[in-house]
Amino acid sequence: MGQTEEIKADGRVLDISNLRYEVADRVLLDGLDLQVAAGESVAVVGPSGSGKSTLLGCILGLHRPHQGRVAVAGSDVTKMRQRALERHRSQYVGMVFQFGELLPELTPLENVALAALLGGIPSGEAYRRAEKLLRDLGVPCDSVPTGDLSGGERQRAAVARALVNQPTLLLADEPTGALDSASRDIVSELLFDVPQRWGCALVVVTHDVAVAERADRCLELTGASLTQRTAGARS
Ligand SMILES: Nc1ncnc2c1ncn2[C@@H]1O[C@H](COP(=O)(O)OP(=O)(O)OP(=O)(O)O)[C@@H](O)[C@H]1O
Repeated sequence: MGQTEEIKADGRVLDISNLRYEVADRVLLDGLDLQVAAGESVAVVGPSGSGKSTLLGCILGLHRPHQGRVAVAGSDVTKMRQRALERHRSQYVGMVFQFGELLPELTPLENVALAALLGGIPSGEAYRRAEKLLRDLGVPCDSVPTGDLSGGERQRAAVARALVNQPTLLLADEPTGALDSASRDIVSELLFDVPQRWGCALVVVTHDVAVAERADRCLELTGASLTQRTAGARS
């Protein structure tokens, strides 16, 4: 069975089981399980230093866990060699960071198209996709360098960049952390629209209660494992 068929068979885009990760003498993740289906959104909250970004790093294959399985789109990324991992990541995963991580001197169109080109999309198609996404998300395409955009526009451009390779799984680490409240609302609205509009799964790490409350499920990372948050609970 191919990867796409495996996703269709059980609906799971992300399937983490029994994950253990240690740093220095501390166990950050201990027997952690997490399943996320296509079209579903999950927020991960928890105290600073509890290991939320480390968890995203394990999903991206940047951190090698000491134990457990991290299946993304049906393949265990903990077992992959570097080249295969990079290919798999660019094919299936999009990532939005707190500070956008865009090149300020390039236009938004160039930033988004570049991600598509690096993902192996031919130039014409890369620019077409980039332009469509930016227009859909209400970001100027090429009238200004990315560095001159507002914080909210920059973050929407970062979402466009994360979506340009049509990922199966979208990850976001504190995507609204650097924004004012108006831009925060626009960006979180957009992020949580993604699973419905593009059908991918979304995992957001956040300290922002308003963002966490929009997710289908909110999980708290404490004591090195994930527990379901009750509605209305504050981080
Ligand atoms: N290579 C490393 N060596 C030692 N400690 C590390 C290493 N990498 C991460 N840590 C520690 O692991 C802990 C978890 O870090 P992580 O960034 O995952 O937390 P977080 O929950 O995302 O925090 P925040 O909410 O503040 O962003 C922190 O205490 C960090 O200092």
